[in-house]
Amino acid sequence: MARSRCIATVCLSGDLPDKLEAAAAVGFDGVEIFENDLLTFNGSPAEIRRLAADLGLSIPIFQPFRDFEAMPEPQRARNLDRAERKFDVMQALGTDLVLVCSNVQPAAIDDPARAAADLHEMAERAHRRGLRVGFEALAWGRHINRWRQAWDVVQRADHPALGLIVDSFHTLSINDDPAGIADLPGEKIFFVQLADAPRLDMDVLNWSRHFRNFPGQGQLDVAGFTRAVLDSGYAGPLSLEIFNDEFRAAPVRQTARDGLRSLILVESEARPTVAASALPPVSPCSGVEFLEFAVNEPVRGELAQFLGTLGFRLAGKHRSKAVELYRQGGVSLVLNAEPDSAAAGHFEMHGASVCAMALTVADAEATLARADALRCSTWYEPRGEGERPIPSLRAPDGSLVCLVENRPGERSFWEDDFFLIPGVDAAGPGLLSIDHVAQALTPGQMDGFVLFYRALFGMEPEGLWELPDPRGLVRSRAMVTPDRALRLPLNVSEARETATGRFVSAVAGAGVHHIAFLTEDAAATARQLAARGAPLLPIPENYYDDLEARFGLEPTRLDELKSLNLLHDQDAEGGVFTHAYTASFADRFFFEIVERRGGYRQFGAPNAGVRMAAQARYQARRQKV
Ligand SMILES: O=C(O)c1ccc(O)c(O)c1
Ligand SMILES: [Mg+2]
Repeated sequence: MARSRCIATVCLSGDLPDKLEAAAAVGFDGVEIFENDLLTFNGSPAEIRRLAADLGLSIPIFQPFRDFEAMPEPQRARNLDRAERKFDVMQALGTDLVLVCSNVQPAAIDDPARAAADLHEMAERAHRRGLRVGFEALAWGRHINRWRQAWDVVQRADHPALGLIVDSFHTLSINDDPAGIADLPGEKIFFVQLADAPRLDMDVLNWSRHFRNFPGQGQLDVAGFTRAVLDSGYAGPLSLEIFNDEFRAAPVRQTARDGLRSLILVESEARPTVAASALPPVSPCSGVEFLEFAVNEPVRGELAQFLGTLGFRLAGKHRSKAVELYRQGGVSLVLNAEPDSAAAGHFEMHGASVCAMALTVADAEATLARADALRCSTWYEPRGEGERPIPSLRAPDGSLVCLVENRPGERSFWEDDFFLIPGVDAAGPGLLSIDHVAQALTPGQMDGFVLFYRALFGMEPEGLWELPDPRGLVRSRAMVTPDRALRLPLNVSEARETATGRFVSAVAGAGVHHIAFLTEDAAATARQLAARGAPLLPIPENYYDDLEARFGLEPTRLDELKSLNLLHDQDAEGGVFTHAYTASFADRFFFEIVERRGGYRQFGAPNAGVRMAAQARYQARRQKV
């Protein structure tokens, strides 16, 4: 039988019934009942037991029971009475296991023998009622804060109804080594909790209470931890236990679905060769095949005109739909005005915006199988006679990620689906390919997107940038494939008036915020775009004074950058980045041209503040006229 997958109610927003319904709806097997969720629920534990049973959910554990072991009298006796009361609750809930987390009280006695004696007594009382006790070391426990110390106490207590509980966060957050867990007798591990987190330089309690996230969303080696646990022979559930301020505010089903996806992913990373946990492999992705814009007829004309100033030309018309292809170099942009299509639905909801991103993958079927295993929903657009099916996945915001296989030498899907206009690729201002596609997300969506791109396409998150917009902070994290063929910066802002905040309110949700095109020579390209009337974003003088001060650029080069509104960045290894931005289309998305020299890998984050200030000015001026 497959291993049971569980989630602690503390991970999810809403009241206790909301949490149980969401956990069941997305496919969890069981829920850890977090005591606070029960205390605030206006109904009996027996009702929760019934609700869970009706939903097909088990309740493997009730938690936490705090500050128990090694207390002086009279607290010791009082704690044992308190335990009996909680055993009553557990029996009403129909669960047989309670989590005792290590004592944080200053009054706790630093004596493992006393801790063992107390836990023995509690386990004996539990045992008489057919219940069990699991002991977990909190990373900030007063005297017991490592799994090995908790294990030492469990061994000393030596009671069949007492076992160890391990939690990846408590071990990995303090850089403790989980490897030894593999050598424990698996049946003495009573429960396993998994959580990831971004690496943050702060006290571990606040880090744990506010910033945990699902495995694969942070920077801890949760897969390595899980491997050690499974190597012990542990056969119980794997359960998510996340304390996260954003999760507490997020739509509950979305969080639950991300949680299940993370658990499936981490199991497969821990045990890639075990059939029960293996996933179809990631199919390599070699880049963006095309981007599709949802438009209506008037917007199509305006956007086509805008793209024309960037040197894009009409390169094809769809055989059966109101869909046009615009091309330059290796860049394909599709404008979809077909009524009764996914694009039309997207346009109704979001207005002019990117409704689909098509990725070139080696094996679309394998990607679909992986998506299915990771509980991603899929979509096939209705198609005409002889047209090729393009399978698609739904990203966490509901937009489509289409999967295209392009095998050299074989007929491309463009030829199948479009009347192509020959000779368009030849001339132009030099845009070669899509360098990156940046998305603006609503607050709380970052972790879900990171997990989606990691799980489906094997992309890894890069470092977090905090970018200063004149109206607030924008946080940015790029997802990249290992070979960097696909780069997707993700931006999020709590502030409504930042470039990111304005985007998500204008478009009513997440979406593609800008598209960067690669050129061999940004100056030559910018010159041609200016000549075509492309609305390049003006950059202030002060920026160039500072560039000169920082990098000591040649005066002729500096003048060239200044005259073309080009931005400059360089890295410590001598890589150079030259880029420019357009104003946005209808206050929505915008374009960037980029030139990378000498292995420059980043996205010019030091210039983002200048860009966002220029956009804010540009927008303010438009509002005045
Ligand atoms: O933050 C806490 O107090 C807490 C409680 C119970 C747990 O299992 C845990 O990992 C942390
Ligand atoms: Mg825990």
